[in-house]
Amino acid sequence: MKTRSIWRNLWRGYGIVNQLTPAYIPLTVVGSFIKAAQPFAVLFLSARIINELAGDRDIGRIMLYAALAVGLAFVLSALNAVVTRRITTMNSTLWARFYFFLGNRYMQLNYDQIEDAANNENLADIEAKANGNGLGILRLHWSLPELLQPLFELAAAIVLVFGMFSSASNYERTFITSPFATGLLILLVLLILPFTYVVKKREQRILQQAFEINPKANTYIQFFNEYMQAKNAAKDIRLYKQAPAIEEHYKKSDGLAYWYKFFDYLGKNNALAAGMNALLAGCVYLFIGLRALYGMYPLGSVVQYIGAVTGAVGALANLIGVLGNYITNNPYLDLMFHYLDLPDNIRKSGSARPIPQDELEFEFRDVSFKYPGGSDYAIERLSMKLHVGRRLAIVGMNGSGKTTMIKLLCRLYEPTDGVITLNGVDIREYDYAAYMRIFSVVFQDFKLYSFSLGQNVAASETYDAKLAEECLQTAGFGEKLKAMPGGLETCLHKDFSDEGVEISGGEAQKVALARALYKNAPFVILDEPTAALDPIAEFEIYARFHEIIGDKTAIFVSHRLSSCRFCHDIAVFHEGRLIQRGSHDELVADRGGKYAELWNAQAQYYVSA
Ligand SMILES: Nc1ncnc2c1ncn2[C@@H]1O[C@H](COP(=O)(O)OP(=O)(O)OP(=O)(O)O)[C@@H](O)[C@H]1O
Repeated sequence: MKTRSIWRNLWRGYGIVNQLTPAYIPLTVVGSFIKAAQPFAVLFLSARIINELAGDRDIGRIMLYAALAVGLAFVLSALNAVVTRRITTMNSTLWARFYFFLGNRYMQLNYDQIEDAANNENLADIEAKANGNGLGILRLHWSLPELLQPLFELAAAIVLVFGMFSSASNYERTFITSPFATGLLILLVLLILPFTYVVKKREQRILQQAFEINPKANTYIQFFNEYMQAKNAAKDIRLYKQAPAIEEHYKKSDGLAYWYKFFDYLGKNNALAAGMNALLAGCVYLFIGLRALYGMYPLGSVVQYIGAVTGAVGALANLIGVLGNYITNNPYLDLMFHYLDLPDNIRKSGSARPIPQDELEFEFRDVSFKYPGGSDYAIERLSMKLHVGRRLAIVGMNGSGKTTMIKLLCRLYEPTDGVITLNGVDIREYDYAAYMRIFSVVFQDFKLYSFSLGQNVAASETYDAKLAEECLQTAGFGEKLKAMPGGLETCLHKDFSDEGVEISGGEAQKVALARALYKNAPFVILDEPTAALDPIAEFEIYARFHEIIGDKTAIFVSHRLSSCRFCHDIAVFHEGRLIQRGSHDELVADRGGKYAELWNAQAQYYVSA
């Protein structure tokens, strides 16, 4: 995977943060400034009050400083509360926005990229690392105040500490009040800060190691959660008693041992860093205290300098920590940008030629296709024409390439070799969205959503109720529709509505068929459209097939050869090749052919003994 520069990643990453939570960045700048300024402002005014108490004791000035301290604290706290409330509200929907952002991108990917296991693994990794470790874009989000607040604190501390080096009062000249002592203190700070950096670096190495030794730990946890909770796995888990086996796999893959090691180290690290900071703070106290003793600083300034120097050291340590976090996080930004940048290879390849308005004729010309990463051809040297207005049945054994041929026709994949044409022009030349409108397809593994029945049929939020009803009627769902409490408004499943209804596999297939009819595309493709239907429903669909399809062109994939008899044309696939084509009668007559073999194998179950 491409490694990108950290600066470019940060720039792009914060662009996404801004897109996910607009106004978060400016509000965080304001919030961090307030949080940083508040203690330093109070520190400054407290120092003034102490100086007054130890010096002129001017009651007017003391009152003014006290009023300023209280007023500022009040105003800044109020502002901080307003900003924090807005940020907290925004953050409460961050997860939802983040997941929608990832999912939305997934819906835009080319189909070949969806079926590519590597891309799915990457996405699972992005989600797992975000979920388990807060890495990636979310880390940028949460790190912003961690970066900005110490930056502002450092700036404020530098302003407050300024007088420490330019004191003009009368004081005793000793080593401790000399510039050498100041130099020594600065040296000490500079020595301890890299130590913080080294400790942070080591922490990252251990984290990196945990990921390298078991890179998929979090991803596996995510997968297992899905397996354990998948509704369609629940029956098998119970009947095959799979729970202990899943638990065993889970324990082997969760990588918990590495996380124990990491957090153990993190605890020790933090203790060490806190110890070093305490040591440094002690040295600062001693240094400023001794200087005050020799008369170099007034009492109030002692408070101010000690507060400012310790604040600056703390801010620097935090800054180093957060910069370290940005470095650790960079590979996870790479992972995210790799996913976001997956090329739009199919859609951009065409020259956006409009779809012909006259009759459509498709042709496969010597087409071969291998799935990405696969070694065998799923389709091999396929040449065939699809005639307008005809019904073509495609039959063949499992894995013979029937569904793959349809995916190629629908431009879900591009051929490895050869070309598919529409009216003599390579289909890749046509506008992709317009091309997709040519087909109404019911795939074997269609999906209905927990939206209303009408929305499912129309595949849209709004729909033409009359048309939706007609299509459901034609697809054989009429009786069930009448029994539904809210008619077309009834939700499928109960995910979004307690009144939602569960429908059977066969009923779902009818709704999917109605969806294909509602689209009213000129080319209808039905991949095993009646596999889940009862014999009567199946008979009805076939008896009215011509009425259902009308003057459209239809491709019909089925294992039930008896149901192919009404098609004008039958294509027999075997091991990715088209091996026979003709009418039912012609193919049955070819006794040594594959079709006759399949026909006879099926027919014997229907012949009474
Ligand atoms: N996403 C995929 N990645 C890799 N190989 C695949 C993929 N989908 C299908 N194949 C392989 O391609 C070959 C053809 O599969 P295809 O789904 O086209 O067969 P089919 O004739 O529709 O089978 P069935 O009758 O079982 O539905 C099979 O050997 C299958 O293993």
